[in-house]
Amino acid sequence: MSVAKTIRIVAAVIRDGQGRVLLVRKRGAAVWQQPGGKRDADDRDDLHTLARELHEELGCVMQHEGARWLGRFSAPAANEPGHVVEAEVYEVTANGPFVAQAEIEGVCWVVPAMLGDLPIARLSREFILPLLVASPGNGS
Ligand SMILES: Nc1nc2c([nH]c(=O)n2[C@H]2C[C@H](O)[C@@H](COP(=O)(O)OP(=O)(O)OP(=O)(O)O)O2)c(=O)[nH]1
Repeated sequence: MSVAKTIRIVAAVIRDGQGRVLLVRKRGAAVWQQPGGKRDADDRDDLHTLARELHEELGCVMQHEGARWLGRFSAPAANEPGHVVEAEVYEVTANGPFVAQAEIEGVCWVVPAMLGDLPIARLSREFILPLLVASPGNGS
């Protein structure tokens, strides 16, 4: 019997004034996902992990103030077969511009209610983005 290994990450929801949500695609990956990633040993807390990852991936500066925990969600991991990803998800604001850095191949903004057939990781498609349809952001 094989037991799925768990990858723990912290992930971000960043929305613009029209309620669109920022997704990233990692180099070599087929699917879009929330920006974020695994904790480092010297990260102080989830928001520290998130600020570090957002800066590494997008070159932006996250604001710790106003960060809102949306929940903990799990799904099969997008880029690691046989693994489950478990994410602490926070809605945050960040000062752009949002520019794909080394490990990121693409950045896009999606409307949670209109995803069409864009390839999106299951964690985002099945849990995070539906939650945002149900609770539109301040600016929308
Ligand atoms: N960051 C992130 N990872 C996700 C999401 N959905 C999802 O299945 N994953 C998967 C992709 C990978 O299989 C796994 C770890 O994510 P990661 O590769 O972003 O983590 P990381 O930057 O810290 O990792 P590393 O490559 O630097 O070791 O979680 C998501 O929305 N955001």
